[in-house]
Amino acid sequence: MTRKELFKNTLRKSVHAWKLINELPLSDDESLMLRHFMDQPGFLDLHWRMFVPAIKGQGTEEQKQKWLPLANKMQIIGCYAQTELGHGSNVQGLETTATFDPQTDQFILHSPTQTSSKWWPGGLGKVSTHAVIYARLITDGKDHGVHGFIVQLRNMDDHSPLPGITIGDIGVKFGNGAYNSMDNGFLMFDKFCIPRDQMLMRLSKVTREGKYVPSDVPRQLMYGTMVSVRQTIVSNASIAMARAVCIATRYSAVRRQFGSQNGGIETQVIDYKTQQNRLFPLLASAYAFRFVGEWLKWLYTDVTQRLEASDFATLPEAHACTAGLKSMTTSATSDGIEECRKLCGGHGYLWCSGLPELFAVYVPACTYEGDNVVLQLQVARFLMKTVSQLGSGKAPAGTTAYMGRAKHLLQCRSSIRKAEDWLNPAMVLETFEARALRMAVSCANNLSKFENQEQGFSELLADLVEAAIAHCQLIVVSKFIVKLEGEIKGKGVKNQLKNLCYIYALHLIHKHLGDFLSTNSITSEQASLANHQLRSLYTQVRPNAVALVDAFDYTDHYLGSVLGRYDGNVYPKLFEEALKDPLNDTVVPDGYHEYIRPLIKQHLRSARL
Ligand SMILES: CCCCC/C=C\C/C=C\C/C=C\C/C=C\C/C=C\C=C\C(=O)SCCNC(=O)CCNC(=O)[C@H](O)C(C)(C)COP(=O)(O)OP(=O)(O)OC[C@H]1O[C@@H](n2cnc3c(N)ncnc32)[C@H](O)[C@@H]1OP(=O)(O)O
Ligand SMILES: Cc1cc2nc3c(=O)[nH]c(=O)nc-3n(C[C@H](O)[C@H](O)[C@H](O)COP(=O)(O)OP(=O)(O)OC[C@H]3O[C@@H](n4cnc5c(N)ncnc54)[C@H](O)[C@@H]3O)c2cc1C
Repeated sequence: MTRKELFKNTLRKSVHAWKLINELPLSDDESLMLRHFMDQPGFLDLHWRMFVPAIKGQGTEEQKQKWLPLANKMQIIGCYAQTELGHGSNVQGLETTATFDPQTDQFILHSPTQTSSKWWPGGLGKVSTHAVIYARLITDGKDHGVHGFIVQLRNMDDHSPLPGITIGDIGVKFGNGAYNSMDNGFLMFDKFCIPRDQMLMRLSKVTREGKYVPSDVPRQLMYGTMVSVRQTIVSNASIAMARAVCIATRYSAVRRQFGSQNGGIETQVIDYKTQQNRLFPLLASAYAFRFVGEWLKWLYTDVTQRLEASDFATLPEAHACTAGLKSMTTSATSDGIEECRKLCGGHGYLWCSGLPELFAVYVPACTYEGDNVVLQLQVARFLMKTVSQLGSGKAPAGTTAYMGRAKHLLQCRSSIRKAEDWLNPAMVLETFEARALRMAVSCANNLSKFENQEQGFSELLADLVEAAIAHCQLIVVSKFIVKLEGEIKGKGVKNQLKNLCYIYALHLIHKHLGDFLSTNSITSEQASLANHQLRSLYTQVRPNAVALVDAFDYTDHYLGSVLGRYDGNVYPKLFEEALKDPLNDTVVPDGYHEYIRPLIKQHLRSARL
């Protein structure tokens, strides 16, 4: 499809999905499932996942009563317009202004520079009638920082932009189809006025007289919508990883190369240890991200209930967990999808493998809802704060509770003696805890050598990100272990999940061996025992690998991959797909008479001469 066709087709699908949701009707969970099967980014994502939650989270009761019924019935369509051409990560650096005019009781929205243009918001370019806009609030010449506003963008009769608004699509993005179904947009305000009651005022307010009343709750609640979406992105990472792994695993069982003597049957590539060493940790990651996603959903629900009761104590941890896990899982999944493409050899590069499209649509997850490095630095700040408070009497809680055992974890030596010890949950956990704590403490010690803490932080950014990743990996490993300790129906299933859990943990040890050795969390002998155990786990997973991806229950239609077909009938179907290509509509290609024939004839003539 051309971009225009793709966009229009996505509108058609989205509206059909909305009709089904209402007619059947579907619950929230079922609607989310429908979104997965629709399998295309579109304006509904931003309306439901960001616009509506922003009003719910930051609007007053009156604002919710006014706007939510309209949004819930989709009589208005909204998006989330925060990022600007010049600033995305640095939210406090946004330039759009919202100046209160006491004469008219309105805010005047203005884009003072080109870099202040809103740039990227999904659904903004062509669809949305409304947006939650983030802009600097100015009253009586004073800048109060960034706040949210509900703004109508387009005329409800003919969809034309309202006077004072310049709006459009930012252009083609990475890949052929992929994220191009979405109208990511730009927007400029030219002294555009909105009534005062369209500032989202649950947190802070501007009175009729133009007095700014600051929030009596943490102002970071303004970032709540991002926290909510980051949480869902972790579960989505599992879905995308599982999809790629399903394709690569099934195909690896079908594909044969080498290994035959005297023309006998060749080896299935899945039997090569190198293939297993690349594939099975990704299979394990798909399961691991699912379990940590479930836990994160619980954490998010818990913090939301606490916030409603004005208990803000766990907000920093919820922010650190959602930011860090969003970052870690999306980076691993993007890399994992690309690895799956390579695991499928040349055929993985074909569009009909399903992997190029999956990669193209998935990879911006490393950037949207917060650049992955910027988010890990938030985790690092949280860790540095936690380390600095050790010994102050305030015991670390939640995912940093292990830091409360700093004295032990800083000096303990791993008691792994034989390969099987690496299947001991307590020993594995302690190894990850020691590594994470030692990396965090080492950063804190290095930071303390700087007179200026911010300068020190800047200098140590790369180390801090590594410490943050170590902490996040510990969370994923620990939640996998907790899952195993819970009720799992069927001993066989439990055994398989156990194998995957230890593959996940041991492959991380192998991958980040430098961290584990340099922090003395393990010795090189223990590292080689871990490798030995890993190889043995691969052997145990091998007979069940295809069943473990079948368990994701993806239909062939959803997978959209010739290589990942359930029936394994890959080669005839590759031919079928090839023959569908428009280039194969004619035997002699268009352009033959114009370019190829004259070229060949010229050679023939010169040959005769
Ligand atoms: C193939 C399969 C796919 C299947 C898909 C199927 C279904 C999908 C279904 C639905 C899809 C759902 C949604 C669509 C998903 C995504 C794509 C679409 C949209 C994308 C949207 C966006 O990208 S919106 C824009 C996002 N922007 C960002 O994330 C900006 C990143 N920057 C920031 O968040 C912050 O500015 C910061 C974190 C970098 C902070 O910077 P800093 O200057 O330090 O902060 P402040 O001075 O502002 O604050 C400092 C203190 O505040 C703490 N803090 C920061 N953030 C938070 C927070 N969120 N909550 C709580 N606390 C926070 C910070 O820690 C500091 O605390 P201390 O003072 O104590 O240190
Ligand atoms: C597909 C897609 C959809 C999007 N949808 C929306 C949307 O609906 N609404 C919306 O408002 N926005 C949206 N965005 C914008 C997105 O949220 C931002 O692009 C994202 O937050 C990153 O910000 P940035 O582009 O400013 O990156 P930058 O911050 O400019 O990052 C560039 C580089 O600088 C590095 N960097 C930046 N700051 C630091 C630092 N402090 N320390 C170390 N390194 C740093 C980063 O790691 C990165 O390598 C979308 C983006 C994409 C790609």
